[in-house]
Amino acid sequence: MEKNLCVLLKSLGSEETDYKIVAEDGISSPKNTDACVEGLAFDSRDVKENYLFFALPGTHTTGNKFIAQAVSCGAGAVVFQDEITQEEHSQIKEALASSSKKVVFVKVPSSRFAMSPVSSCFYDNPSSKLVVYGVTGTEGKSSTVSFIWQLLRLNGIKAGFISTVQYSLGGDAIDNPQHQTTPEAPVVQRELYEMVCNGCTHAVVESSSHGLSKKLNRLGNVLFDCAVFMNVTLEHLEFHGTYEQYKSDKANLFRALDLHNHEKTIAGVATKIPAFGVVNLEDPAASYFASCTKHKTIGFTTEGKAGKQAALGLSSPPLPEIPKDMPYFSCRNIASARFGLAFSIHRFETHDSLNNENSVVHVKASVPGAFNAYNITAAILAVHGTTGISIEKLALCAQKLTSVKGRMTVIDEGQPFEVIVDYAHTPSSFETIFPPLKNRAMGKMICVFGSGGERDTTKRPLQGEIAARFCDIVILTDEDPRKEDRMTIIEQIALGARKEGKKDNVDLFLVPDRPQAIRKAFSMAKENDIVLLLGKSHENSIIYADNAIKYDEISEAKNALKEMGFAK
Ligand SMILES: CC(=O)N[C@H]1[C@@H](OP(=O)(O)OP(=O)(O)OC[C@H]2O[C@@H](n3ccc(=O)[nH]c3=O)[C@H](O)[C@@H]2O)O[C@H](CO)[C@@H](O)[C@@H]1O[C@H](C)C(=O)N[C@@H](C)C(=O)N[C@H](CCC(=O)O)C(=O)O
Ligand SMILES: Nc1ncnc2c1ncn2[C@@H]1O[C@H](COP(=O)(O)OP(=O)(O)OP(=O)(O)O)[C@@H](O)[C@H]1O
Repeated sequence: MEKNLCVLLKSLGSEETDYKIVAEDGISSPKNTDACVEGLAFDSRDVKENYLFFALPGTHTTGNKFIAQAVSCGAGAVVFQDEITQEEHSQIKEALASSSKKVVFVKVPSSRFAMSPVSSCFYDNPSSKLVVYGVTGTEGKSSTVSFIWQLLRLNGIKAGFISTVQYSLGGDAIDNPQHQTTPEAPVVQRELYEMVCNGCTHAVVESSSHGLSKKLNRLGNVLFDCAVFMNVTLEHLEFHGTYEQYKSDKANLFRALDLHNHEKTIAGVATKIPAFGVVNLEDPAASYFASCTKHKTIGFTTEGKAGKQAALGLSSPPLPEIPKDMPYFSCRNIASARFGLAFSIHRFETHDSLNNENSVVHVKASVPGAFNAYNITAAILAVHGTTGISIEKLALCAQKLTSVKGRMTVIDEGQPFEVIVDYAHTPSSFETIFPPLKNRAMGKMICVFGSGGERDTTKRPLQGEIAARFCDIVILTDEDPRKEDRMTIIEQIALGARKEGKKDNVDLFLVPDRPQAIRKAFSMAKENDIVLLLGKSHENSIIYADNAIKYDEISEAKNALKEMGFAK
């Protein structure tokens, strides 16, 4: 694949992306203004001959320091922001001198922002050839993305998806070795392009708040047709600054519906795609999200039965009012068990006429976790609205859905207590998963978890508090300390647990080494107890200051059970 640089730069234009071609010092007039671009890279270590290198500002360093390395590796063009320092300039000059190549330098106000339109153009705007779903929310994105993709495939539609745990470019799902939910724009656009090349007509994109923020602009040039909003709670404030900004960044997904006319070429055929939003009406931000698009929005609710409302019981605030004239679907009679879930979906045309319920559909799925009532319903509504496949048929297909790895995954090696691995790592997901388990627990609940370093610190005591309220024994351990002190993180969580009455070395244990923490939990578990291992789930490492150690929670739990003599 190759593109002329001038063609790519035409995709830039607005104030935010105004560009200037300069010489290698970042100031003088250039000798060269065009190049043939054969690939894109935002890390100098990935640059190959005739690549366009985006030098990005980062949290640890800046890409400008690696322009010289990119040039040495064959970059034909560089997009950068900010001043080039004296030191960087001399290194670039040296790299240019030792290569015969002419390199074009393009200065932009934000290299991250520019990366999105340029990448989309490089890959021939692949999202204009796909029906594109975006799923956003603090929790439930990966599960809902997976369920939409599975429902499409179960109905013979060729689809791909991009998500934290796995991805697909049209074939079976493949493990995503990165922990990243929404990759950088060149990766998103390349994967969409490959889906088109592989014959896909539909694509499902997990849309993190980082991905949707204008600061990072990873999804800026994806033409979304269906926007799904799951929920918005406290997370990633270290990046977004305020809750309002976090919410607004997520809502860019709904704003994106109004940025194009949804006339696409799908499998070579000009097609007008129905555009709409799907919102979780139990979240107070639902009407805000709906107001961010002029397109129709459909709501869903469990009437407080599957989420954190259930945790709060009588002290729970009233559910938000359902916006007038919004058609919505209500999940009722939710029954969740160790290995599955059943509920019924009731359809209402408007909020104020409970008599206009005009159909009831029953759903049975072998995915555990009451919270999956939200995720399955959202997926059914998204697929129904874009394909016209009936809700009844989609509800039947739900029987064949499988969970994302590490979402309420049951580990049964014949031990007398229950072991569940789940990805809950926020206060609200704790409030969501604990109550249904507490309701059915016949013994004690023991939980093992930590909190990520260099990420939101405000959530730590809240996690401790909620866990201590629902669990009999709390064991705190490492998640990804990164460059933070592991014990400081654990102590911050412990503050919340102690506030709820937990006592050190009685029912609160601080065991930083995660494999040891798991063994501690298992050693205390008796018949009918439930042990919950939270927050690591599908991840394949624990990140420390200087290294990442390989780690797999499910294998670790199985090994620990084997040591106790349990194996199947
Ligand atoms: C904390 C954060 O935002 N990190 C992102 C950032 O990395 P960084 O700031 O550490 O980069 P840096 O080390 O300072 O380097 C600056 C630049 O120099 C480049 N570089 C560096 C070294 C070198 O030799 N050559 C070179 O070119 C780097 O590629 C980078 O572009 O820039 C990288 C791209 O260049 C991103 O991939 C990376 O995302 C990492 C993987 C990440 O985990 N981000 C998190 C915060 C994230 O995006 N999370 C969201 C939400 C998840 C959720 O749903 O909860 C997500 O969508 O995943
Ligand atoms: N609809 C939901 N509402 C509340 N909590 C949920 C919901 N769905 C899943 N969860 C909880 O969140 C965890 C992560 O689920 P999932 O991976 O689907 O969400 P996510 O938004 O993709 O998270 P991340 O981006 O952090 O991977 C689950 O293990 C469960 O504890």
